[in-house]
Amino acid sequence: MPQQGLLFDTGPVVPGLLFVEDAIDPATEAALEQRIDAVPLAPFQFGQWEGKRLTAHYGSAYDYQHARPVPAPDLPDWLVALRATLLPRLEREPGQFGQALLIRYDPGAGIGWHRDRPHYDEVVGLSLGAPAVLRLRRRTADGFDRRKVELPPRSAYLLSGEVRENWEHSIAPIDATRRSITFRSLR
Ligand SMILES: O=C(O)CCC(=O)C(=O)O
Ligand SMILES: [Fe+2]
Repeated sequence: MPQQGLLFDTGPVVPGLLFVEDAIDPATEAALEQRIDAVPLAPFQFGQWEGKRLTAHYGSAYDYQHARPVPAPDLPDWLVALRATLLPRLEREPGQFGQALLIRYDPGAGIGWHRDRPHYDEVVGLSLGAPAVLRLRRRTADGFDRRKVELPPRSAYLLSGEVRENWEHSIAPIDATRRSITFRSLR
């Protein structure tokens, strides 16, 4: 049997996953949503394929066509400030997390099964707006081992170690708008 990991109030999860409820307050959440909407977000591009979610990258971006990381604009002050308060809540050093990614998922947008690009190490995500479910899966001899984590608004999660390296994650499309801010450390 695979190891179940610790039992959080969200159910059994995988080693390397940390979860924090109410990582920010509602006023901060509203301000961050406004910040995200003020940025020129662009549909996620994967070669010819255009995703429904809208994104903006800082610190580092990924060129899927040439399969390599490329520089991106510096993190604006408001993201540096958020990183400084959020990362310690997940037991992480803010300065280590050089990439920030803003995403807006309008109704019907989600993110399919994936592992984050290998030149990134750990991932911290902050959920804003509509509640969503972070789905996790790992291939086994006869199918998939699956877990899920509810992401209420203002909750944050860390993907490190086992869940980062050996599991895929995805977020199913929902009928409402959810925004997320993720920070990644660079290997
Ligand atoms: O929106 C999220 O919380 C997750 C985003 C994600 O998995 C990614 O950008 O790699
Ligand atoms: Fe991801």
